[in-house]
Amino acid sequence: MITIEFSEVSQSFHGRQIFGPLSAKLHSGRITAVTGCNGSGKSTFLKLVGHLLLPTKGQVTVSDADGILKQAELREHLAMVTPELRLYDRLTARENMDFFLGLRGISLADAAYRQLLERVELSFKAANAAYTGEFSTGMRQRLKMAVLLAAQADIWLLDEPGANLDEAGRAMVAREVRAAARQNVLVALATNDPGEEALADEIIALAGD
Ligand SMILES: Nc1ncnc2c1ncn2[C@@H]1O[C@H](COP(=O)(O)OP(=O)(O)OP(=O)(O)O)[C@@H](O)[C@H]1O
Repeated sequence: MITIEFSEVSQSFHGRQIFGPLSAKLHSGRITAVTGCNGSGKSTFLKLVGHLLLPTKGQVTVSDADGILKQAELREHLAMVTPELRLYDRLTARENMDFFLGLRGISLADAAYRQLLERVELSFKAANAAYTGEFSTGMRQRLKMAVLLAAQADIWLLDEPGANLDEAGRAMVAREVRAAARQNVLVALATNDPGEEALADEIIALAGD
C-alpha cells in the first residue's frame, strides 16, 4: 500500500510561483487526475511525485507499509509515460522495449512481447516493419504504454497518456488505467482531456495564473 503526500507544497521557477501551497494525498488503487490549463503545473506535479524535482517549499513524501521511501527505493515502484520520454529512433520496437525494460532488470520473452503489442493494439507486422523513428506519434505513444505495462510498477505517472491517440487508443488507455487501479496501482494522471478526467476517483485542480 503506497501513499503519496504533498504537505504545503509550493513550486516556483525563477521566482515565479506556479502553484501552492498545495496539500494532497494519493493512494494505491486510486486514480488521481491533475487538471488545469496549459502551464498550470500538471507535469511539474508528476515530477514532484517522482522526486525528479524538489519542491521550492513544503514536502512530498512517498510511503509504503514500512515508512517513507528513499529516492532509489521510489524509482523501483515508478513507471512513467510522458512526452518527455523519448524512444530511440534507430532501434526497433522490440529493441526499445528490451532497452527500457532491461534498465529495470526485466527481460521479455517473445510471447510476452507479442501479448503486450496486442494489449496496446499495435500490429506486430507494423511494429516490426520499421525503426521507431519512422513510427507515427500514436504508434510511439502505444509503444510507451507497452513499456509501462511490462514494467510491473505500482505507481503510474501518466502525462497526457491519450495525447496523439485515436478513439480506440484512448479507450485502450482508459481500459488499462482502470485495470491497473483494480490491481492496486496508484495512478496519477495529468490531463486536460474530459474523458481521462472522468476516469479519476479524485481530482486535483491546479489554478494556473
Ligand atoms: N525546469 C523549469 N524551469 C523553468 N520553468 C519551468 C520549468 N519546468 C516548468 N516550468 C514552467 O512551469 C510552468 C508549468 O509547467 P508544466 O509543464 O508543469 O505545466 P502543464 O500544466 O503540464 O502544461 P501543459 O498543459 O502545457 O503540458 C510553465 O510556465 C513552465 O514554463
